[in-house]
Amino acid sequence: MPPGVAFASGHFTAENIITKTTRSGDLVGVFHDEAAWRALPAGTTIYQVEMLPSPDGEGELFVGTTHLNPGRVGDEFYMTRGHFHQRREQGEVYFGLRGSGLLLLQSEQGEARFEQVSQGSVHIIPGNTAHRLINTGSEVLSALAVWPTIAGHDYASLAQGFALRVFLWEGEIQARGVQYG
Ligand SMILES: O=P(O)(O)OC[C@H]1O[C@](O)(CO)[C@@H](O)[C@@H]1O
Ligand SMILES: [Fe+2]
Repeated sequence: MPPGVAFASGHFTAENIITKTTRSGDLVGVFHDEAAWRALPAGTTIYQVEMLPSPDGEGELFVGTTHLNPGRVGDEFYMTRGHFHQRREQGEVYFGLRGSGLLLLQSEQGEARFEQVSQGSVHIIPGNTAHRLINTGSEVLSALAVWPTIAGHDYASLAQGFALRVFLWEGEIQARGVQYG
């Protein structure tokens, strides 16, 4: 039986799934409101990534699902750390499984834009583009991704953060540009 995905839960129906949990304490310097981040127990699960086992090497693909919990740090919605690929030219495809949120995309020149993620949405992340998921809904946001095993992750290039952040302000979802430096 090939692996499957249960649409209701977004979980793989397969054995040998590899799961990586990212907790609040792992996300140092990621959220805007440092005091609110410190107030959150460090063991709070922000997201989990489930991956199918994949062979390594040129031409191979990873398949993984990110399950991003609903919630906020201060006024800012829970989000993944986000990254460029180490191999900058390598792209990725996202597919929305459940919940609702935003995929934040940013070029190397710092131009940022959003795509709405919902059940069934398809997102083509071009090469040279940083990406981060943001859960703006009240349920778990799950999105399946496919990316080359050679892509790797570069987090350091985004140490200053993305150019846009998303907050709940006065009951509305608002994206704000962020001044760095
Ligand atoms: O690596 P981040 O930024 O925590 O994002 C979560 C996951 O998203 C992916 O890009 C898959 O979409 C994985 O490479 C990564 O583990
Ligand atoms: Fe990626």
